[in-house]
Amino acid sequence: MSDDKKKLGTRAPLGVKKTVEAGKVKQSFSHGRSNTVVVEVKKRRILKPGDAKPEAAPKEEAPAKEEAKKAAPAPKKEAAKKPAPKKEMTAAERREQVKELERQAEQDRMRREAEAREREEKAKSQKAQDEERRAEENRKAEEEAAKKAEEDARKAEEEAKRQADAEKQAAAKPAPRGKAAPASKPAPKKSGKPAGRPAPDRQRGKLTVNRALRGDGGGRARSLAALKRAREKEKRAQQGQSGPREKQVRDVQVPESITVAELAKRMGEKAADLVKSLFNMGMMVTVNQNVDQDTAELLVTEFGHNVQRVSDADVDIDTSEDVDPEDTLKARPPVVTIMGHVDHGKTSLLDAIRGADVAAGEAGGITQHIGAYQVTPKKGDPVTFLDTPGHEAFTEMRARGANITDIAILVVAADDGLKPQTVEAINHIKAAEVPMIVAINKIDTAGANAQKVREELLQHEIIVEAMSGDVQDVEVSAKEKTNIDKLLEAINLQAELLELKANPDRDADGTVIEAKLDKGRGPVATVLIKRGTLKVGDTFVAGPAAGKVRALIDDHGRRVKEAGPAFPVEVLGLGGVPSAGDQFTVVENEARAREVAEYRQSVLDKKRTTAAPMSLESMFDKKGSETITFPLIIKADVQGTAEAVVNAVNKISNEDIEVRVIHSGVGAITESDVTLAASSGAPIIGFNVRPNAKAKEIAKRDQVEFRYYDVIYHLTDWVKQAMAGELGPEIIEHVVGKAEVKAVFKSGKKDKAAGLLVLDGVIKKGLHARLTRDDVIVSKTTIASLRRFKDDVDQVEAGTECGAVLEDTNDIAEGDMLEIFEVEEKERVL
Ligand SMILES: Nc1nc2c(ncn2[C@@H]2O[C@H](COP(=O)(O)OP(=O)(O)OP(=O)(O)O)[C@@H](O)[C@H]2O)c(=O)[nH]1
Repeated sequence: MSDDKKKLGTRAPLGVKKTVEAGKVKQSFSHGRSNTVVVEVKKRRILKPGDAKPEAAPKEEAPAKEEAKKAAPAPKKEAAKKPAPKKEMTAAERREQVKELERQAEQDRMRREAEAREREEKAKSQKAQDEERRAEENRKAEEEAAKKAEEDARKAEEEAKRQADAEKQAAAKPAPRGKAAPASKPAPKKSGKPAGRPAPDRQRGKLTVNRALRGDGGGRARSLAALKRAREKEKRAQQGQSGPREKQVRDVQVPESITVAELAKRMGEKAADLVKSLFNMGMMVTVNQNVDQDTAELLVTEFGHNVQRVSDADVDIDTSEDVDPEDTLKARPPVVTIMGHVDHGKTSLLDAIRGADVAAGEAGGITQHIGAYQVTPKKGDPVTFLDTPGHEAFTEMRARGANITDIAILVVAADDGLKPQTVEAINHIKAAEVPMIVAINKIDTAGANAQKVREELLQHEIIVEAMSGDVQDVEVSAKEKTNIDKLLEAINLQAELLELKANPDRDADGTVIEAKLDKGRGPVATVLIKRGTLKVGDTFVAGPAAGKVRALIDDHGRRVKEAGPAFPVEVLGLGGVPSAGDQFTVVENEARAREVAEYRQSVLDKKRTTAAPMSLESMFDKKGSETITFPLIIKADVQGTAEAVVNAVNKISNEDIEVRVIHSGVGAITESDVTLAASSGAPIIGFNVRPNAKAKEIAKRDQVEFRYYDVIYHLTDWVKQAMAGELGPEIIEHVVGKAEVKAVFKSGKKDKAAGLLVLDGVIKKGLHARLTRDDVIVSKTTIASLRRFKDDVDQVEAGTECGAVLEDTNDIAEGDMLEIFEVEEKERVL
């Protein structure tokens, strides 16, 4: 060892290596270079032969090194004392010192990092341990809770069993129950599942609001998503077991009309598949649209099912088959309808009969809806009157009225004679095959000529008694109440001849005369009972509306308990608003009423949707047509009026513009009407109705137009005017001349001019012209300029030649024909 030391000690001054090592300063360049060692050594060697140092420098390397090693503060002092000679050494030392410090700092940093890591790891492991411990505690707690729940469920089950056994042993079904508690006990049932098998860990331990409220600390209700997942899983499992399902062939009942959705349901197929199939057949239908029986049959067979055609009779009520035995029939009052031309005095006559003045309150003097009244004259039996309106727009309603009528009274004003609507009424009466009584009214007037009326009636094959015929005629004055009793006598006589009878002791059926949506009472229908007796509490179906009689109100506004044959009565308790003329039938129960109502509604839906384009072809046809549509929304006070208004406006349509009633209904104009109007740009017509406040507000915002009417021809006049405005003025072309293009010249830089020979009429500058080539219109233009022998002219007569520049047209060829015309704009009248 000592030898070694010696060796080392002796070798030190000669150790070039040492010197080199000492100068091996690892300068930390960013790229990692550290090769400055050699430079240091060289520097020393360069300094040694230099002036400043004693020659012993090479030998003195070791002491110098030692010196450097020994005293770190020394260099500073020395440097202060002898700055020049010490300068180089100090620099080297400083670098080394810096390096050393850096090393130390690096070590420190590494150490600190290591310590931090160690701490972190310790903390982590501690945390993991804690969590593990906590989880373990939780699990234990949950297991205990589950056990408790299981115990509860078992107890509850036992309790239920005990109760069931005690109640009735024999009746109890031995159906296998799961481990869950009976359904009647909700709490145990919920915890039944976890009780049956241990709940998964993740479902435990959480205190949810539900759980807290339920107060069960045990099993937790599964989320909807979890249930869904479980069900799907089960389903998949089942499918996996049974393999691909075999297609089930069904017997599908196909009525005369069915929605695609309903058909799909009956077939057990997807509605979308049916729609696709229909599309392939060229039919554009949605799932909610109806298809007819033939189409439905096609679909059913295409999907491999069996068709069972069902007729309407299977669902709907056919009262005609149900005939009452002769001995059950009892006499009933006649149902009388008064018909005639507008203002001939129908309402006044009815007023005279009833002794009440209704006509005074009528808007515009026109009866707006069918009213029904029963009148018992001083002498004679009761008579039921239907007051049918006289305006032609109500024709349809009148036709319905005539069909339930036993006797028709044709009112003809003695001072006016037969008018178009009188003739129309005659035709309806004849079609309905009801006996007629002619009431020649207004005989009090100066111009009254009853005989003339009788003669005019002859033209329509109506021979009155005064003319030796069999049609009773009575001269009356509704105003003066003259001969009203005679008229009633005539009615009674006619009724006797008819021997009108009905069975009052059965379920009622009848006809809806009028229906409306009453603000306070809901849907209300005026029903004329045909046979049977309608009672409060009866279940019925009226058109597409089912209901139960809540109240019956007679024509004097009195509540009645029942209504017999030929009695008009207002019925409350409908599920919807039926239409005038709809059948009203009492049925055995609500289910039957609903079934019939639904069926009828589907038929109505079908009717409505047939107006929509059903096939691709018709859709394209529709697209191609240039007819302008004039949308309208119609709201009226009563159903019959709404229908009449719709019919009246529909009649205004022509090939250029057609009315499209987007929606029509009964009652005030509502918010939804306005929204519909806004979306379709339709004005809303309120016939005897007004909008509610909300509707008004929205209409103002969306700029929806309201039109209010109480007289139908005012309404139709406006519609005509509005439609004419929509079409714009009528453009009429008057051809004034014809010319042939004989040559084509250049005119100016770009334009062409036509050399024309005027064949017919005249050509005028500024007039419209149509250029045709082989009878095909090439362009519509105007004559921009006319020239004859270099002179500008205003017009050129037939037989002469001229040059013409056509506005915006250079497509001119020899042989083209030019038609010159004047345009007249005329206000359109519909
Ligand atoms: N002088 C006279 N005027 C009558 C008579 N009957 C009705 N009028 C008048 O004729 C006009 C029309 O009478 P209405 O009873 O409203 O006639 P309507 O046929 O019901 O008319 P619409 O309801 O518009 O279809 C009224 O001004 C009546 O006052 C009558 O017997 N004599």
